[in-house]
Amino acid sequence: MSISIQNVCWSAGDTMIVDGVSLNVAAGKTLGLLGPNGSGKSSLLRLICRLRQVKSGVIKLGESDISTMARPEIARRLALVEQQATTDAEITVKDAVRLGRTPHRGALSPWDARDEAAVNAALGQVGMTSKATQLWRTLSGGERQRTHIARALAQTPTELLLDEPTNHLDIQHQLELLDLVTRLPVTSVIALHDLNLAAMFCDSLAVLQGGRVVAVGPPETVLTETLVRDVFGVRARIEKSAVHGRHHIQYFVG
Ligand SMILES: Nc1ncnc2c1ncn2[C@@H]1O[C@H](COP(=O)(O)OP(=O)(O)OP(=O)(O)O)[C@@H](O)[C@H]1O
Repeated sequence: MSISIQNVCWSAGDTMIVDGVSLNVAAGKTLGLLGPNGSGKSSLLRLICRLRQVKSGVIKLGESDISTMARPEIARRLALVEQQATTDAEITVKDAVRLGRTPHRGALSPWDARDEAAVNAALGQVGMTSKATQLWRTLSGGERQRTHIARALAQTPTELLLDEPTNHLDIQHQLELLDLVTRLPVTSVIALHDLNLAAMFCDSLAVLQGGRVVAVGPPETVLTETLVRDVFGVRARIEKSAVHGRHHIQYFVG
């Protein structure tokens, strides 16, 4: 289903954090959300899944306004992986991934073959099958990240929101994860800091600055040397990569 964000505002006290944002993500496509620290990316992701309430504006999943949707319905279809998700519970990797099935199960319904298949598939998709019985608290940072993503995939969402999903991952797992997510038949919004990964994998990009969208469109039109200088304060040279054909950004220091 598509995600439509129409003139959305959210403030904390008197401070406007998300300021009149309008964005559309077509069904099955991946939008990369870029912007400096504090530009409002995480806040916007939390608004999309109604962990926060918009002050004004409308967010729709397909034709449904999320402010009118029942929470269980949102939980069944939309998965969010936040930046610093953590737990102190003594649970195994597989138990953590099983939590992704919670929205699909009634209080008394037994664990069934569909639940088991979704959990096993998700563990396989992030390369965590061999760690399924390991305690979550003993995992490395990257393994924890992949487990959280597996939990979201086990939820079999139609919309997937990922906040900096690659920040603990080695380069192989960064590439595998983004390749996986962008091939899934889901509509995704991914907050990313790595402009090269955003250019390589996203169908479109939106750049936030001070809570406002300052650029939106295909990566090759959004990522310009002027934008990188004006928004991120860094001089860059941007060329079409001879390797993958997407934009490649190289940075100047000083
Ligand atoms: N509940 C809150 N109360 C006050 N300020 C808040 C609140 N939530 C977010 N902010 C502020 O809003 C701004 C945007 O935060 P947000 O986490 O959305 O940014 P971000 O773009 O995801 O940043 P980063 O790249 O560092 O993760 C920040 O300046 C943050 O301090």
